[in-house]
Amino acid sequence: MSWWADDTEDDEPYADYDESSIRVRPNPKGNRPRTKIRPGHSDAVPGQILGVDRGRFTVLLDADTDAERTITATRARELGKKAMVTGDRVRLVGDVSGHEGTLARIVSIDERRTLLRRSADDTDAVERVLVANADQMLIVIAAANPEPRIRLVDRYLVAAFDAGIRPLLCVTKTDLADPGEFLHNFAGLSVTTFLSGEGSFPVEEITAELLGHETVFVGHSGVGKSTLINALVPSAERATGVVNTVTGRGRHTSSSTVSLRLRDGERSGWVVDTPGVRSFGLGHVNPDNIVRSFTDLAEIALECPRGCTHRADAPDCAIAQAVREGRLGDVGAARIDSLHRLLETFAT
Ligand SMILES: Nc1nc2c(ncn2[C@@H]2O[C@H](COP(=O)(O)OP(=O)(O)OP(=O)(O)O)[C@@H](O)[C@H]2O)c(=O)[nH]1
Ligand SMILES: [Zn+2]
Repeated sequence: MSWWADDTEDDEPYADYDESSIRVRPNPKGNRPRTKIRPGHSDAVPGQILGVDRGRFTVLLDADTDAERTITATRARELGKKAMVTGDRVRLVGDVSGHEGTLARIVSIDERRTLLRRSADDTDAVERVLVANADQMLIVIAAANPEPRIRLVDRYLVAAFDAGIRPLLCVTKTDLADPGEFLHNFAGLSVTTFLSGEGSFPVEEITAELLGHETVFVGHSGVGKSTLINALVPSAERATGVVNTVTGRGRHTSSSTVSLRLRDGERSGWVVDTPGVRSFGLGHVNPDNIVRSFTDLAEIALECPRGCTHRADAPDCAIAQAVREGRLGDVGAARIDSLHRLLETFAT
């Protein structure tokens, strides 16, 4: 079954080609990416991709200095078909002034700390890269209208865990329904959860959790993701700082993935909005990455028989054994239930 809506205008034409050379393993510790500058481009300057639109990249240069500016860039031919996406740290040459009508060239992509991907559907080997370098994912789900779906959240969680990204949950529209029962399904995951309702957006709490991070926002259409983002990031900044001056199209179009800067005094963070991305095909997911995100269970999994799937029907699974013996305390049962559910999310 594909949950992936066919609205991929945000992907640049080459986004299908995620070459193994630029694929990195999830790195939850978030070590600094090593930089790769090609010989011959020793004059290349670093930048951060804030958005992509029809092969043109909006790139932020000299961030947090007097010279901060966004410029428009294109890919250098030598980069071939390597995918470049919002969040990528890149090196540029050419006219990097940002003056109207100028176009810089991106000559290399820094190593990524994380990469959020989706396959077209669960059985499809073709995958698209969506967002680079995010270290958090805020899953936005409505308490009602649209009705919350456990499976949908599970799929987001699997995509986050697979990529080594920390998931956070925000339940919106709590003025319409009590999300208590729904949230009970995720009790075993210890995911930080925010509740948001008409007139009571938890802006301060969410901001505190986003500062110093790059957080990709995901959610089904209509859950109130845009409303939440507008509350977190004043729209003036959104309009001027990111897409506006660069694409010349005057507006942030709802189909493209963009990075928006969240500020609180001196501190900042990045909100990466992914409109039009309703869910993820999970065909590329590695079950080991899911187990690894349950650090307590992963340790016990080392005692499992070789090739153990750790699923509910796995014989002699050490995790199941540990839970039965009470080694994981009261939360053990909930944790293993969550693990089983997530493993089944893409195994079926
Ligand atoms: N009752 C209630 N309505 C809300 C709340 N947050 C947002 N809404 C409404 O829900 C509708 C959808 O909100 P949006 O912010 O456009 O939702 P979205 O998730 O960005 O949806 P797309 O733009 O389709 O991606 C709007 O009519 C909002 O006014 C809330 O906390 N309570
Ligand atoms: Zn096992």
